[in-house]
Amino acid sequence: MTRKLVFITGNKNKLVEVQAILAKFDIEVEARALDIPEIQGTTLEVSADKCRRAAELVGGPCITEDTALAFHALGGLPGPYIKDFMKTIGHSGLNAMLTGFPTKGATAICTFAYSAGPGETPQLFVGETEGEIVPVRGPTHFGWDAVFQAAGTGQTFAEMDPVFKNTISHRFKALTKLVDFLKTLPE
Ligand SMILES: O=P(O)(O)OP(=O)(O)OP(=O)(O)OC[C@H]1O[C@@H](n2cnc3c(O)ncnc32)[C@H](O)[C@@H]1O
Ligand SMILES: [Mg+2]
Repeated sequence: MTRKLVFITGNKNKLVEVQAILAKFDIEVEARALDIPEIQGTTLEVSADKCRRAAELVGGPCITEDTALAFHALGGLPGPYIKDFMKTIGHSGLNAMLTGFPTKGATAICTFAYSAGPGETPQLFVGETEGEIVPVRGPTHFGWDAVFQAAGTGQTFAEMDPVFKNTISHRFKALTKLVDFLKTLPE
């Protein structure tokens, strides 16, 4: 039987990837485009709080997702604050931040959160993909895709066939864990 999930996100590019990945697992995604306020804290704290607020707003079960980009040379920053960094300094600024540092290594981290409803503690599912920050290559419509070269591929996420990105991405790895968890719930 097809399972339905309500996904709260303000990001259309995320939604496209999540729908494509979950279709393979026979899960239909119903999107609500709400931009939930995000607290400061670790990626896990930000993710859990976002899902708690989303469940209150929709009044039922839902998933949310938070994406972080952790620069190894900077102890994991910008991490969950990558959206603000993208907005203020952009692709070239992300490269400039690492000037003079011996490593350009970065980890893309995706954290899905599932809440069974208002007041229910969110369950978290984390996926990570290693890579490095490089000068822009490829289309620039999705966040930092064009400056993140995934390890062992020689390509930025933006240069890749989207179907291939969805087999190696931080998002795919986190969703695989979420799907395993959903299988343990009653339909
Ligand atoms: O409503 P939500 O789901 O929170 O959507 P958002 O766009 O606010 O997303 P985040 O708070 O998770 O911030 C993550 C930032 O990283 C970007 N991003 C997320 N996933 C990405 C990916 O796979 N490739 C490139 N950029 C990505 C995204 O555009 C944001 O600028
Ligand atoms: Mg957000």
